Amino acid sequence: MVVVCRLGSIWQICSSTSETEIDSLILSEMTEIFSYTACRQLSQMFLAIIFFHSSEYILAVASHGKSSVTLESLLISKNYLLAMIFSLLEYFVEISSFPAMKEYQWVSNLGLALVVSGELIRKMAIITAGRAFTHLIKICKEEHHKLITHGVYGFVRHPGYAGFFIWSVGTQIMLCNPISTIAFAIVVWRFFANRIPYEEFFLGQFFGSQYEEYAWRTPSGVPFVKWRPKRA
Ligand SMILES: C[S@@+](CC[C@H](N)C(=O)[O-])C[C@H]1O[C@@H](n2cnc3c(N)ncnc32)[C@H](O)[C@@H]1O
Repeated sequence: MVVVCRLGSIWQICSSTSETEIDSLILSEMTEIFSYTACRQLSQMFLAIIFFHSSEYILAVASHGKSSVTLESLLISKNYLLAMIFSLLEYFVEISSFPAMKEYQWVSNLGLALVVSGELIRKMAIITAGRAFTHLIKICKEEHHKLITHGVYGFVRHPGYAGFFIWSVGTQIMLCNPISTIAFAIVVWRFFANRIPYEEFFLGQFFGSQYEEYAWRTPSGVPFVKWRPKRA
């Protein structure tokens, strides 16, 4: 729509302007359209990141109290920072060398839809699990720790991880970053594929057959992670 309007206005000016002026006019208009895309995609990315991390922290404080929450609940690790820096580098290299790659609005909008859905799924998981949702995996059972099987946990065992997986890959699709989309999908998937058996080992210890039954009737929620605790 923006392109059509701008080309329309160039067309009107064309009748009263010389060829060189028209060339530079088109060039500057194209530059403006190009930076509109960059501004939109980058501002969506920064908003998504700021919202994700600040809401993780706020919900952790709401569930566990300020005294038991550290800045680690912002979930900003060194590897995560490196991955985000790599994705921004990819974005800048591609937008300056192949700007047309970033103009697939439907791809970018699909990414945005994934970012919003992933965020909603993860936050529903955090709110549903309440105190049971801890950023560090519990290896000792606490008295208040109850097995959560209702709400989003009735559909999948790991809605928090599924939500983060969708959110993180969504951020890269939103930026139309092909390399980072694949890299994020592989790295985040591997992270959860290793973490889930570890977490479920302890859940099996805490809740015994109650957990095993739950695990056998409920999928993991992370694609292709089929691991389940052994049935007794
Ligand atoms: C970062 S949270 C992730 C929870 C879950 N894996 C998810 O993706 O929504 C990790 C903590 O949640 C606890 N947890 C995971 N699933 C649970 C459940 N169904 N009921 C109660 N606690 C659970 C684990 O004991 C662990 O300490």
